[in-house]
Amino acid sequence: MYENEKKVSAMEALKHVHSNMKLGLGTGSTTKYFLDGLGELVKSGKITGITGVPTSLRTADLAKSYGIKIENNLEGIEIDFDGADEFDGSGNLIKGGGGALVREKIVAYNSKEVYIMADHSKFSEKLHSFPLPVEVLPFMEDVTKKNIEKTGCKATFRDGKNFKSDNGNYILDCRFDFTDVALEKKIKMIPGVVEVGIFSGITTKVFIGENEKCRVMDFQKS
Ligand SMILES: O=C(CO)[C@H](O)[C@H](O)COP(=O)(O)O
Repeated sequence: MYENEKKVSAMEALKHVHSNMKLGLGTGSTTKYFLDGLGELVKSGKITGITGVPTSLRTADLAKSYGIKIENNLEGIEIDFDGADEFDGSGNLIKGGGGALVREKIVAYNSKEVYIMADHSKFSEKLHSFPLPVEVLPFMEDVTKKNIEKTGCKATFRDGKNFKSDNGNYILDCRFDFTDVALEKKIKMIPGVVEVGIFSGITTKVFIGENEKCRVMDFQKS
């Protein structure tokens, strides 16, 4: 859905990449348009010397297929390019729809700038529509689920525990009436929780595909 808008947003974001940059490489279908575009520029030699930190095994494979140098342990990431499942007017994000939230948050948190690419349907005045992904250890997971539900949600193991993240953990999709960003810390404190798919105070820009145009929202990284 909205594939052209995803591509429009990715191509606009791609304009910020030049040779010899250290990049965060996100996960998902929108970021794939970005990686496909970057890959063509690398293959043609128009851009050289890129090093990327992939936020998932599938992103690593895609980057490698284009000859983009990847590192799993890199400092000084200049820009992180990623998607989102939902974003609001303050640049708060819900991420993890593709199960990559742990590595995505580590990369985003350690990047000088975070550029998010999304189609217009991902915008909400208040975060509420996308179930909040929470990554939990495969140990005492049922009681961890109950502890998370005490924060006011209905939690469901993704694909009935058949889905495992690249880190070998389960993902719980948590339905709240309203996803208050304060839930990030509250849920993260629960033993067994590895990461929470709320990204708050981390976004620098959002590139929003709207039909054939791209609108850019700017946020100061706190
Ligand atoms: O957070 C993510 C993966 O964990 C993705 O960035 C998010 O799910 C958006 O994906 P898409 O661009 O396919 O809608």
